[in-house]
Amino acid sequence: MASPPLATRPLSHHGDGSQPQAEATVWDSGRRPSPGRAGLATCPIQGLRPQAARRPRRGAGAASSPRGTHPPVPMPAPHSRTRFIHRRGPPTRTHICSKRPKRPRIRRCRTGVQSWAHDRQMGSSGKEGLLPQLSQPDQDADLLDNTDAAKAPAASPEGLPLEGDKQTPSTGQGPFFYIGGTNGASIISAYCRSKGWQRTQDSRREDYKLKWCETKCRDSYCSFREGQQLLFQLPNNKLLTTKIGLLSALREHARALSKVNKVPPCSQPKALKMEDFFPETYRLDVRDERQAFFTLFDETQVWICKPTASNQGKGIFLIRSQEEAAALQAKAQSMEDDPLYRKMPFRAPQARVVQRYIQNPLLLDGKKFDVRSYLLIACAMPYMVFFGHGYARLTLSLYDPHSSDLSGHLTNQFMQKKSPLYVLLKEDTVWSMDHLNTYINDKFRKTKGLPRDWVFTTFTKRMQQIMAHCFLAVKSKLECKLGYFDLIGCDFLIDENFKVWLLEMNSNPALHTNCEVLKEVIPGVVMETLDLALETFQKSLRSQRMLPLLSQRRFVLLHNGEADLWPRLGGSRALPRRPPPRPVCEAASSAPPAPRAADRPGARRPAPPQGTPGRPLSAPRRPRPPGGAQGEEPAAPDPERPRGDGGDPAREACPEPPEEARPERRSASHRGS
Ligand SMILES: Nc1ncnc2c1ncn2[C@@H]1O[C@H](COP(=O)(O)OP(=O)(O)OP(=O)(O)O)[C@@H](O)[C@H]1O
Ligand SMILES: [Mg+2]
Ligand SMILES: [Mg+2]
Repeated sequence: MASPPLATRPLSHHGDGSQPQAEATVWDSGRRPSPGRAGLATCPIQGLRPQAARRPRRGAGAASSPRGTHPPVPMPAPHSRTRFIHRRGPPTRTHICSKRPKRPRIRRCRTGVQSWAHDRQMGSSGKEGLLPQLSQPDQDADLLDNTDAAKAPAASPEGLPLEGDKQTPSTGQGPFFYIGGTNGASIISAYCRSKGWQRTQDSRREDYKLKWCETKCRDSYCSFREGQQLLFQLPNNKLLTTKIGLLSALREHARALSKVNKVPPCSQPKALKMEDFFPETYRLDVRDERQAFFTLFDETQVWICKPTASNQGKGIFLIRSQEEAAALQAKAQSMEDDPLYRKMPFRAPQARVVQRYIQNPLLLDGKKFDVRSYLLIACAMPYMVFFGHGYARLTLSLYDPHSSDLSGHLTNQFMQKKSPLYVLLKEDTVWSMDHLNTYINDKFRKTKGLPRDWVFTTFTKRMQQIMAHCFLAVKSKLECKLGYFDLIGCDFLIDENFKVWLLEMNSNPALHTNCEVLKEVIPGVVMETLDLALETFQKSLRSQRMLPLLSQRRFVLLHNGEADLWPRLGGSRALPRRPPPRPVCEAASSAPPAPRAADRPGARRPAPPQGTPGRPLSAPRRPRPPGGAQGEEPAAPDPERPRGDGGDPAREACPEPPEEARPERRSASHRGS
């Protein structure tokens, strides 16, 4: 059994741009005298289904994949829906209007109101790297030995000049781009330079065209000029990218779907069930949930305890014995009882979850692995959301479910780098998706009766479904402005029954290229991200139809939100209008698509050049909903055009639940009225 960490590091900032450790308090599940088991008979959670608490115990190492019913724990009332306002005046800082009693926090930033969970510590210094962060970026590689960092002089973590940048003073004519941090900086910088833009090192500069920061800074969002600038990361992406955020969103979505699905539409694919793809999880910062967990825990199960907002495996430990569970319980209780802790204004980063540990992972040559894929929100107005393949991350050592060495349980690169063997064997720790596909074809296709190219068919489709489900769970709550875009790293585990589990989603995914496979994968991901962000931005500005997307190569469209924007068109709503083409598979059967060479991550489609070097990103035009100029009737999409507007239908995925299963879609229909 892994000895849980005796202590986690205090809140700190790393010059390398990696994460402040979330815990300011020591979390120690070390062995201590057990205070005794809590009773099993009743579940303390109001409304918790009895079977959740009386779930049959599974033996450690059991072959079947762990499943569980998620307790219907009390959930906050859903937020009122985000509403889009059709305006005729010049753009304000936001198009968002909310009926929430609390107005969107982003609006209050200039008043000094502390509202974001993490942002109290956020100063107004111009150096974002010196600021505490709104969220915990994912950094699973050591910045010091990655390509990006190797090129950068060791100075301020923000705005580090990269090779070639030194010659370019930021006092030129622009357009300017700003990069905060080193994660992927050389790729982003090269891309922007290819457009003729100039890098500025001044994070306070407000006339940038593109800003890509590892860490979110309140000031960036306050000064953001909607429709004129591109800004990486949605301000409240923590709804997806913290463990508690994702858990809460999925629960709430499940509840909403269960209401909507009472009248199931025939012949429509069913919406995903949370328990079918997300390991059973409990919050430790909520007393009832905590009690429910400690009530159901027994030593036949293994659980993994994670901080909500950390990455790199920091602060993670396994819980396998009563002593460890008891110690965790005592710690959680003592924290709650601690008056100092109670007074802490922002406790959220210290909160933890416990998640059922998938004890029977599929192994590659005896090693555990997980798969990093990407959820790209290329445009937030309208939403244009994509899936992108990433890579597989393997441990260095063979998997031993009983081992106390965490490096065999946690597949993060960061964990593997702690081993002295990493330098020698690092190439073995990252596999391309092609490699994974070939391996699974060779080793498991016959014995497990899998379809050929399971990785690029069934598995890919499943990841897409799960990602789209998660996106829909938060869609109505994300802060959307024209110019926001985001790339989110999604971690999936496959168990030995080939069941696919979503482990978590990460903001600011690691973009390091310290392995050969990463050198192949990451630049393409970053450049297509930027291409798609630019193309969708420009099309939205110009009220052009989104499809076909000329810069779409490897990413697959999951959600086209153009239809959501139609109702924004004020008085013209009464006019009949056909929706734009939807991703082809939205209403398709659940059968996996036939494997296509073009769907593989290595497959390329030519990307026509985007924009003209030296020209500004866009003319200073007001953002308007696609489909028509302000006050004009929007051009209805041509119903005769081929689906996807001539684009390759296979580039579009089919992950979305049926229309009826989408509460957000209903809400969208009220927007702008
Ligand atoms: N429920 C689980 N069952 C089995 N293994 C898990 C589970 N949750 C996490 N792991 C393993 O632990 C690793 C770290 O977990 P997770 O990704 O949730 O934490 P993290 O600190 O956010 O890591 P990172 O952001 O660097 O990927 C995973 O990559 C996976 O190998
Ligand atoms: Mg993470
Ligand atoms: Mg992870």
